[in-house]
Amino acid sequence: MTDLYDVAVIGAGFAGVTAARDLSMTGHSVVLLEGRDRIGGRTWWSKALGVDLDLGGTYVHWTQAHVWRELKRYGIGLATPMPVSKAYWYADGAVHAGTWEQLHQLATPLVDRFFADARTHFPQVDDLAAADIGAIDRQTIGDRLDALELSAHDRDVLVNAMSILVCSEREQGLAQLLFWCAICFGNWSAFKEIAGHWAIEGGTGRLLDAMSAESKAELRLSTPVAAVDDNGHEVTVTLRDGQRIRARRAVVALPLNMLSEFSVTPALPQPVRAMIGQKNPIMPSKIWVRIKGEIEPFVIYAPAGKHPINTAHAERRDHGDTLVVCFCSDPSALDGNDREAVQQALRDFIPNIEVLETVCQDWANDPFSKGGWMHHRPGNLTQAAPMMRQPHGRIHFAGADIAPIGVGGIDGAIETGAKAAVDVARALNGAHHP
Ligand SMILES: Cc1cc2nc3c(=O)[nH]c(=O)nc-3n(C[C@H](O)[C@H](O)[C@H](O)COP(=O)(O)OP(=O)(O)OC[C@H]3O[C@@H](n4cnc5c(N)ncnc54)[C@H](O)[C@@H]3O)c2cc1C
Repeated sequence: MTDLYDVAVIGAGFAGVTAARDLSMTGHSVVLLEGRDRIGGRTWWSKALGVDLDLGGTYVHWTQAHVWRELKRYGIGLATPMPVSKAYWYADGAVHAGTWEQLHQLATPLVDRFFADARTHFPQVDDLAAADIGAIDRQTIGDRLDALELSAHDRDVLVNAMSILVCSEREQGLAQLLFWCAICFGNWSAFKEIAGHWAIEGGTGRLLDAMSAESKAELRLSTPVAAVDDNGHEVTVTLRDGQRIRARRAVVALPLNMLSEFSVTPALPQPVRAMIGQKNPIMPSKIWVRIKGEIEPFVIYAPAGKHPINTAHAERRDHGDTLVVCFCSDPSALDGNDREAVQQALRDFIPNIEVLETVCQDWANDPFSKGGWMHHRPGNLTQAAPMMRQPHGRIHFAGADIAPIGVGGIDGAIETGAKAAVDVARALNGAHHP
């Protein structure tokens, strides 16, 4: 047993790094325990294909209050995206080609129908009590697609317009998609730009490094945690190697899909345990591809289950080549480290494309994430996730997976990390707040 820390923060993704920095900077003794040999979790700025790349979460936006505040705090800007002109999409058994504008025009009436009631259900997105979700909360994305009674072609076009965000339509809750759209004034195109367009200049690693440099927390890498126990007086954190750490409070900032192998005492409320047992159904891989030559910038869309690559786009140029990023909803359908296989898959859309090199991060099988960005199953966005945001005695939860407005993204991770830090600091300082 070690000395008593004020706070043990478990997991050093954006949520844990934020909580540890904020608490340590307000004079608390903080230990940050991370299972991997790096910080960043489901974001990973790494050298590959001869350049620095984001292998996980990437895109942020100036409308995302929490991440934007952090970027401005450290003087970091956004990378200018490469405009895309060409589009290839798979619909009704065939590959189609056109301009990006043509695809957009085809998809817009379908998107408008799918999201028509987004703001009706979530008139005030920061207040789920104001939400009228009775009619949609138990539905999946697949249920809504069925109800629209579209032709096979139109259904594929609509799913393509939601790109990789629809990975598993029979498991993903409809509410989260409508919620995301409602956040962006009911405008799905706006959501897509916010969620998938603007990368951090210098990568997510640059922001994380800046946050870590300011933090005074003690960081312990390669330190996986097995359990946290609140005995009514203090918290004991048990590492997988059996060591124990004592703290007055704990912040658990782990991915939902890691919590089924993580013990919490006293037991969590039943709806939260049920959500943990059900798991996040998003199981993606992300592949970066070096394409020979400066080819015309393009996007590719194919519905999950109909092609191994579900979304791809040209992201930037490098030394006369084009770097393309691909998202796959089922990593077992394509070995992203197999150059030939990736080239073959891309040639289904662009016949002469020449793949020089690839690198793949399989988040579904990553031992410290076991899944991708969060998409709640029916009911959990509005029931179990808000419940999990409440302190559980001396144990506080944080992370993008249970975030309110920023659910599923970097912004939400920072939002919940900052909130947990405020809650813990108030509790430790004995302040009473309503
Ligand atoms: C392929 C992909 C693309 C994405 N694209 C975007 C995007 O463009 N924009 C966006 O905003 N979001 C995106 N996301 C989502 C975003 O990356 C995540 O929501 C966010 O980074 C999660 O942060 P977090 O701190 O909540 O969790 P994590 O980043 O998962 O951090 C949790 C930490 O806990 C550690 N850990 C796990 N188990 C243990 C244990 N037992 N003991 C100790 N430590 C442990 C992990 O190693 C990890 O460091 C994407 C995600 C993926 C996978």
